[in-house]
Amino acid sequence: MTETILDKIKAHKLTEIASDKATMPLDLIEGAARNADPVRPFVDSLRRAQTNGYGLIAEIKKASPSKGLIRADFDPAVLATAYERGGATCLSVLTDMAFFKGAKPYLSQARGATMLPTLRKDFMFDPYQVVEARSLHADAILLIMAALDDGQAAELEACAMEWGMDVLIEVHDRAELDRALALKSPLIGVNNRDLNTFETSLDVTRSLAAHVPDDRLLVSESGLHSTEDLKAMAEAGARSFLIGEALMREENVEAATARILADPVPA
Ligand SMILES: O=P(O)(O)OC[C@@H](O)[C@@H](O)c1c[nH]c2ccccc12
Repeated sequence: MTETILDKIKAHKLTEIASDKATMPLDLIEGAARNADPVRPFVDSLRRAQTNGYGLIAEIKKASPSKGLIRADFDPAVLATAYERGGATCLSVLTDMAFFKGAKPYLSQARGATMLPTLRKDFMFDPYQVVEARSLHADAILLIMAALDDGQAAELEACAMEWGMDVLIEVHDRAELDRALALKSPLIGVNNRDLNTFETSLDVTRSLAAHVPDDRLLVSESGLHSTEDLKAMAEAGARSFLIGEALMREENVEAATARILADPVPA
């Protein structure tokens, strides 16, 4: 089988984790995590936002493997403040350097400039990265079912929960959704983008939303560009959204954020 981008990212991540562990041992990371800012409520904030509008996880993303450079003028603290003023509920910050031109310090910079609960957006394979997320003051982590087996996902989730963080479980098809529903986290992200082919279609949310039980919180992720897109996804059953590119390409991020959130479909 040919190597997909997800295979490439995973191979690179594993070498990165090994070298991080060698330079910064786990006990040091744990010490920093114990001294981190108290956790902010990620899932509860989305739930509250959804009761009279949309929940928005606004993403700080400089580049991606499919789009290349998305935003040149890039200051995580400035962008985070614009998102907060525009009405975002939570932040997502890419910390992966090799494929997304992110960086670990971007997370604490963005979160520190706002009051918003913040997700570490990265490819998580090792509990070390989960503790590291908390040491950077993350309030939530992402787990990508396409990249993990059930045992790994459960272990990483347990570690996040032990540190008080919420977990966004990302799925792209029915089989991944069923595996995600066997985990504990109530937060399910349906990625409209296939991480292997980069093909993006809002039909992914349309077809999976009905299979997400009412006691879970559904987030539609990727490829959302307008308030009409959010409306269409709300009609399919998603009231929370993860948006990066469409907002990152705007000169006035605050105004664009407010605009996309205007006119929510009543819950
Ligand atoms: O920029 P977009 O199309 O609005 O997508 C945001 C977010 O959903 C996307 O960045 C993403 C979703 N899952 C991921 C996993 C890894 C890296 C990135 C992602």
